[in-house]
Amino acid sequence: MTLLHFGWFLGAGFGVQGWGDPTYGIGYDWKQPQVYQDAARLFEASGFDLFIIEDGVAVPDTYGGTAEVNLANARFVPKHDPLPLVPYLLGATRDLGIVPTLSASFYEPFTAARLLATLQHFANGRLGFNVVTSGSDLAAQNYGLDKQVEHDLRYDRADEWVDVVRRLWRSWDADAVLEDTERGVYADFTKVRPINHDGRFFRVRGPLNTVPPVEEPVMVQAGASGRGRDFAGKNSDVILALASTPERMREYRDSIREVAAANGRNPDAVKVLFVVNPVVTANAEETATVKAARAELTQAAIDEALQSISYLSGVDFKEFDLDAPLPEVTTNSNQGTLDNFVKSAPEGSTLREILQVRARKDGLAIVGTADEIADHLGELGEAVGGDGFLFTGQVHPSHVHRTLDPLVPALRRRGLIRTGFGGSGLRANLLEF
Ligand SMILES: Cc1cc2nc3c(=O)[nH]c(=O)nc-3n(C[C@H](O)[C@H](O)[C@H](O)COP(=O)(O)O)c2cc1C
Repeated sequence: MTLLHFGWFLGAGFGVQGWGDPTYGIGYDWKQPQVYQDAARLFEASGFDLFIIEDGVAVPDTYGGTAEVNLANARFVPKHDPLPLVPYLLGATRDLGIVPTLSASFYEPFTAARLLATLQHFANGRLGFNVVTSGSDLAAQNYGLDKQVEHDLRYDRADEWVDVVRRLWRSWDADAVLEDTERGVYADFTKVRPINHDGRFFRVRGPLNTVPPVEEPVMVQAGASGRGRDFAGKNSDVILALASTPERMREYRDSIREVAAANGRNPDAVKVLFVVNPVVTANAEETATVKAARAELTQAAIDEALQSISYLSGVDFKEFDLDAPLPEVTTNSNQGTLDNFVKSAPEGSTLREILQVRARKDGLAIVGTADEIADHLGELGEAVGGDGFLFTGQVHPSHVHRTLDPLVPALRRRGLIRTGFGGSGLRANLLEF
């Protein structure tokens, strides 16, 4: 079997870890860096390439017009800012790529370029950044807008944002810093130039007021709509992808590679990593029990699923009759995510049927023994022509150990996961195979 890239996508962000698990809060405090540092060490020892930390900037109250379900269950809220966590994670590891999420809609490109440049110096080439456009109106209302900018226009703006950030990183020539103590010249002023950007969305004079890192941070993105795929394939080094069947995975990956090639990029330099949730069991009997429990559509399970899709799509799913065919829904927010949800069941299905199918299939979950899951990932990798996978889930200690302690040895036995790092940073690790 061929090597795949693995990573962890912390979908809960720098937020509550393990709420609802019997081990919640035992030996850790989610508000402190240590639990994430412990997880990062385990990821690195496991042979993971990267650790991506989600972020969002609103208290969701879309579902039923109230934040009750979200606050009672600690879903999407509370959440610390992931950027200050980065140095702690870097300090705890040597090779793992660290990837915080950053909003192109709410960070000025100059602020982002400077922050990421600074962090990349600390990271010695191990930094990535997950660029999001923050589709939620609730987020926009925290930044002076009534509602979020129109979907495709958001991506047009993000395109320009990425261009400006990268041009700022290139506003110092590689040999601009002389540190010539004999002549008393720190930097050659002829090699540090303004970018004088005057675009449709941004005006930025530049140059960057710090030394750019030699290696630009790795860009990660998750666009899934047509416009989102264009943006991701054009700009991104890693794509965070959601797809529930091998056919949809292949179609998605092929389309990203096409966009990359159309933009003069080497498609092999773009790694499409699919998000999966491995649920490791001890044997077939436990697999059956876990699957049955997860397939049960309790009110709590309905609320859990609907609060999530309501927040991510900005559409209040509490307004729909569970037992009537779901009407057509559109969004200005995360179109790919909404599309994935609606298409889980055949057209004309009721909302309850959609939820039932998703509960049975359990979206991203792969339930089985470590050997079964490792076999499945290997086969999926081959079928999709895949680059690798991102495990998702919270990082409270019992969950990460319960998952990785049995699964990583099984992946190793099959030669699917790396057993060491070249030491040249995240981009080099991603390009190694
Ligand atoms: C796996 C995955 C992770 C994402 N992580 C974040 C995130 O951390 N913060 C955020 O605001 N949006 C996040 N998004 C939303 C995407 O960045 C993107 O805006 C969204 O998928 C909408 O794109 P589309 O309309 O092109 O599908 C994520 C999406 C996916 C599929």
